[in-house]
Amino acid sequence: MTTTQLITQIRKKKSFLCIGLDVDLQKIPKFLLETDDPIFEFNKAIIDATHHLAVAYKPNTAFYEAYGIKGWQALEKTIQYLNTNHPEIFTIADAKRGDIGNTSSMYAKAFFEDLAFDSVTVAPYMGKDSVEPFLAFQGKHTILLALTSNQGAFDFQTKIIADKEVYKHVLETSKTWKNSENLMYVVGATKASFLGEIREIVPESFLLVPGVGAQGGNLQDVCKYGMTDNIGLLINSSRGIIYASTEVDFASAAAKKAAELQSQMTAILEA
Ligand SMILES: O=c1ccn([C@@H]2O[C@H](COP(=O)(O)O)[C@@H](O)[C@H]2O)c(=O)[nH]1
Repeated sequence: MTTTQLITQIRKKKSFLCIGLDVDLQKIPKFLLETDDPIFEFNKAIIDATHHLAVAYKPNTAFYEAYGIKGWQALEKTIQYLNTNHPEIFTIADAKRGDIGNTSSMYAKAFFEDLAFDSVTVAPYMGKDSVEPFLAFQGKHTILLALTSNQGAFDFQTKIIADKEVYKHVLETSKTWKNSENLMYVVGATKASFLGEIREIVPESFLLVPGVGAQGGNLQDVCKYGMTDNIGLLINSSRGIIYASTEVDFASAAAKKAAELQSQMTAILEA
């Protein structure tokens, strides 16, 4: 999906909500554990109940890898279900990959060609030759970790090297890489106060913003400092939506939570 198509969907749905599909078998309703593929059945029910409210879904691959081959097959079925039934939805593999060049090429092939995700999250720590193999895929998006939502972000990302914070080096340097137009960035909702400076470096880029809801980030603050004329934001909520209820009404409870966020987004877009 192109960025223009994503913006069109955001304007149509009046939503820049991304729903995180972080499936934990300990948290899903017990009756689903009796089905052949509880992870996929959970995702399908969540997608069916919420797809009109969201423009993106983000399975975090850790939650699938943790369940071995069955988990990976459930991830395959989930992305196939989205691509077949909702081709207008932007899909994000939250895999946080990145390695030496030939290995990164294989990661990129796995997520962009085999699984056919629109985007994948990538760690910038190994530098240009670890990221450019992802950027080489036209029509796909590489979402680089810039300033993450967790407390540990202050261990390295905000440290100053050569007069500037490390995350600013990530933003500035990555803009010089080949096919950098395929870049988006992760910035945590808990770091909203940094968004003004981030926008000075990447005024137009889309930002994937996790950390509202369970991690305490504030939607209004993120939009105040991070929104562009083309919106430029995908706000992710995972646990706050998908585990709104762990009973038989889980899908409708998720839809209710998603609708609350979507209506706040509509209000911001129409203000
Ligand atoms: O900086 C980051 C980068 C990624 N994440 C991921 O986003 C979701 C957040 O889940 P919630 O339940 O809404 O807190 C999860 O998959 C994280 O691994 C992040 O939180 N922060």
